[in-house]
Amino acid sequence: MSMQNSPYMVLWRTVQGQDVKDRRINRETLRRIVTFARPHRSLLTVFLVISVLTALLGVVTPILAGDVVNAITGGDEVSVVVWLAVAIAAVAVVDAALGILNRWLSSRIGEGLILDLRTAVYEHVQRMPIAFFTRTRTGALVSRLNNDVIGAQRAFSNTLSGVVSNIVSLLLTVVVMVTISWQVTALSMLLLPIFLVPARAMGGRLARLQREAAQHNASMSTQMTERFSAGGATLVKLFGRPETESAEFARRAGRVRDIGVRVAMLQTVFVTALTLVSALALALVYGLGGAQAILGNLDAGDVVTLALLLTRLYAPLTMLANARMDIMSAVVSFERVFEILDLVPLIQERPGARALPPGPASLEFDDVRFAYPSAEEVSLASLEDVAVLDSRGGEEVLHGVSFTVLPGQTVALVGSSGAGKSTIAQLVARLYDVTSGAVRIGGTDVRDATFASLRETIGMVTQDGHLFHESIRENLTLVRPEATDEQLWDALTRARMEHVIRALPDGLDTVVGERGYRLSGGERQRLTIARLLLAAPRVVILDEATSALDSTNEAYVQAALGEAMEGRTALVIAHRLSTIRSADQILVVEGGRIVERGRHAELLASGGRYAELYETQFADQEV
Ligand SMILES: Nc1ncnc2c1ncn2[C@@H]1O[C@H](COP(=O)(O)OP(=O)(O)OP(=O)(O)O)[C@@H](O)[C@H]1O
Repeated sequence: MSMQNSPYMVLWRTVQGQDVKDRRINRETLRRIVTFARPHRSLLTVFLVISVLTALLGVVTPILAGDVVNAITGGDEVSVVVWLAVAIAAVAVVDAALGILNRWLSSRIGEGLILDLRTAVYEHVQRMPIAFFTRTRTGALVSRLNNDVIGAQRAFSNTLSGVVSNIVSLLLTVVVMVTISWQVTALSMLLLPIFLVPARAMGGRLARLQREAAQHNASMSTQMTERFSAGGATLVKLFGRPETESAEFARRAGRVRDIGVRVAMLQTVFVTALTLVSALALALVYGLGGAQAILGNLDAGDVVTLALLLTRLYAPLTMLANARMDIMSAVVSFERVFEILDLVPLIQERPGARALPPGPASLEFDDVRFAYPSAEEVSLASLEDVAVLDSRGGEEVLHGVSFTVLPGQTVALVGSSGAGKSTIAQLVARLYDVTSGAVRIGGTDVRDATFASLRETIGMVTQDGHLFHESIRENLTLVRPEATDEQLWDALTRARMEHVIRALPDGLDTVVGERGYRLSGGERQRLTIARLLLAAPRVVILDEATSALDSTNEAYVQAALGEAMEGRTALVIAHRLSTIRSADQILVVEGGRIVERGRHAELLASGGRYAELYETQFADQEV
């Protein structure tokens, strides 16, 4: 019995198929699956031909074995038996060779398909706008890349060859059996429904149990990742109820244990039943066929052939009975992958986009109105873990914002929380597109510029500057892969970080980020400033940290920011009086509008909104 048709494989398929019983196959999806399979078509053809050959060989051995028995009972010459034995051996050798070849082919095709799908999805996801990532659950996305891609691959390496070779094998087996004795064949097949009906019902139960176990496992790992992170553990220690949490965890783990036992038992029952039914059918063949042979209606060899063929009948029949569901579950995996590939990135490079003009760059907002895109425009319900996506478009958060930052000037944005300052900053780097109006750099609308030139021209430092869990060197060279150590140290010196990095045991090779070496808030921001200095963009957007830093750190950050703004066109979301004072222009943003603009002294003197803000936010920084 081949691997494909071992009782466990048959069981696995029965269970896999149950989830998708009621789905229908969509023609368009099939067409696209074929498109993905096309590059592998020559390998696929060889693979299918070999699958058919293997099925053919499977019928030959029982026939030869029958001939051996007939030669013995018929009193043939010894040489006949010897040649038959040689033929049986030859079939076995060829079968083994084909088996290995087929495994190689199926893994080449399967793994090739995984590669194609994975790279396609990865590349596509990278092109998605920020709005997509702010909504999507990362776990759901990663699982799409891992599990569904593998599910889709299974369609080719298992299901396709399984269906083809099982149909051929079944047809041949039945034809040969019927030719020998249709009565025995019919009777032995009568037992099949007795097995198939409960087997399908059991498949459903197994699928339900396994789904429940998967849910418990998922919630246990969510609980663990949330509670066992530094932040989560602190919260539990301070305010949590550790006993209740342990009890809940134990309840879930206990249910997983119970399901584990049930599943093991159900599986055993299934496999035993399959083995038992074919053993019973075998007894029937021996009894009925043997009686016929004694009565002279059959040869002894025919009985042997029938018995051997019978063992090849049940597994393919069970597999084919579940084939529709089998194919469906593969198609569903494909659909889930296609669902991601079909998301059109909201922000794309225009055909014919050009590089921003060289030289000093001005930044201009021209009557910009903006509303955040709705969930429906940017994401998928299945990736947000919600049933239906929010179709409401966001409310307009910028209502006609206009200003200009001349080349080399610094403009400070101030305003209360939620006024729209970060939104303005994000529009410059085209993390979002304006709803109406335009954002221009050096006179070119950012929507007409190439992504590469936007990346090159604009540098942004956010409050919580993200660092990858990699070495300091890798985090820095992200923006300039060819940078020399000398250039790295120069950037670090200007960002007032040199002495910090020099003091680290591994220097530039110290791993920082998520779980690496802990940098303080101020150090972190200076490191992201060093990254910006290395990139040397012409336009910088800075979001000053609101968090209070001690005076030394504060002075360092201030100096680093000064370096970052020096000689560049700068837009700063300012929280520090010193930045605001030295700005060429201050824009006071409230409720998505610029309500006042001017320099510090004149705005203060006019006694408007800026004067209020100064009193509440900045006056205490006055030394
Ligand atoms: N991703 C988003 N999707 C929908 N609405 C958003 C999103 N981000 C911000 N908003 C909304 O846009 C408005 C402006 O927010 P923004 O973050 O630009 O304010 P801000 O002035 O930078 O505030 P803060 O100083 O607190 O950072 C707020 O009403 C906010 O709720």
